[in-house]
Amino acid sequence: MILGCIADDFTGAGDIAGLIAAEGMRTSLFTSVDDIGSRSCEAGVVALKTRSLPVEVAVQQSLAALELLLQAGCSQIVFKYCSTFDSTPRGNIGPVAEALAARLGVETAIVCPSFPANGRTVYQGNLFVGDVPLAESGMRDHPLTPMTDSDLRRWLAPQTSLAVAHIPLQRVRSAGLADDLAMARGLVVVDAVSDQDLRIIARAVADAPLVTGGSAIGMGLPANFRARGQIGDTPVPALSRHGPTLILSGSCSVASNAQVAAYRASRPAIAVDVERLLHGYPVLEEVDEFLVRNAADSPLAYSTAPPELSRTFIEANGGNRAALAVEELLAELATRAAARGIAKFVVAGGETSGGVVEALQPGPLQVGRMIAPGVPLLANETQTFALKSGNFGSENFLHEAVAAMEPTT
Ligand SMILES: Nc1ncnc2c1ncn2[C@@H]1O[C@H](COP(=O)(O)OP(=O)(O)O)[C@@H](O)[C@H]1O
Ligand SMILES: O=C(O)[C@@H](O)C(=O)COP(=O)(O)O
Repeated sequence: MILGCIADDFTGAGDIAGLIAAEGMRTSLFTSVDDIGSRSCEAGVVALKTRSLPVEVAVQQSLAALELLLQAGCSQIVFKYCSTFDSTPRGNIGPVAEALAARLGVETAIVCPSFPANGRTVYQGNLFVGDVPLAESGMRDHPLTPMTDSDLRRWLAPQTSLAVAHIPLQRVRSAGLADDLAMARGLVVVDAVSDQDLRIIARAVADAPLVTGGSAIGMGLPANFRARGQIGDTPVPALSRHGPTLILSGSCSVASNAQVAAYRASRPAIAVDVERLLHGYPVLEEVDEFLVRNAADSPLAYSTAPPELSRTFIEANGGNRAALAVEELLAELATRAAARGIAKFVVAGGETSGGVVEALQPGPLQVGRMIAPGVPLLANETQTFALKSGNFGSENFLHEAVAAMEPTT
């Protein structure tokens, strides 16, 4: 293993693993730190669920993953966070990046969440989602990490004791990038609005022990190892299998709302009533009974609600208590379905996917082809997964995912 990635959530781990694998690097996704090194690969991606944990716990888990990746041989580490920079004024992006940098003995690391294929671009230090600044997108109402400032420098500064610097797009596109990086100290927000910009940046950080960013910065890194003759060109495996799928959506993003509505219009779907759940009604049994009855038809269970409604609901119901109750319920539904022999799971939402995968404990996963930008198929010997980041995928994503998991012959 020569490239190690520490992802702060499970969908993000699949996202970067898929992009690296698509560049021909033999890639494994480790769903637990205990699995690191258990499978031979060139790139190893560790899926943590640290995005919304207390800062100290997120730092400690990230450092533990780093030690194991270094022991496995990694010469470059990527800290992968969300392309919408999901964090709060306390963390966890700043503190984790700072701790990893200290352990690796580096004074500088880039900060580059840009993911143009999914409409996330960084310009003048500000993050855009499609054609609106981050703070005007659905992310301003995210249940756990509401993003209310689009200026990454301003959002990051209170999270870290390191200096926060910026390299503008003009420098990325000129010969000045390498010089600017050599001179910079601290966490350096780098503008990028196209894949081409990201590949230039990736080339410039070929020798950096630590890179931080969204998944798309990972796209350009395999070429650096290939140029040094360290890797070959491995095709991605198919990873489809026969049988019905269970779909679980705990994401309240704008995209997931549209996808749930589209799926519900033609396929069996049941909403999780979060209010009843919190008041102790047997919601788990009711939803599970529906899923058993419709198992052959790839049913969907969802708590997905419009972003502003779920945010208001969480605020009125003891903060993360509601979110955690939903995560536990969806994870338990997955566990019960797996026990009945369901082997294919589509999960929408990063925290939600983390809960489901931690409950199913699939061990190391192979990384297959992308169903949509940032969403690859993942599989072990007995189960196949598609873990969808909240805002990814077209309106028909859930139909497409079910179809993509089924072999074509
Ligand atoms: N109806 C709801 N009300 C309140 N919280 C919810 C509701 N549905 C889901 N949640 C919680 O919101 C969070 C969504 O986060 P996540 O799964 O990461 O989705 P995304 O990928 O869109 O960010 C989860 O913790 C989930 O349990
Ligand atoms: O970088 C991204 O946008 C994704 O890989 C990701 O991490 C999204 O997180 P969720 O929206 O919480 O799934």
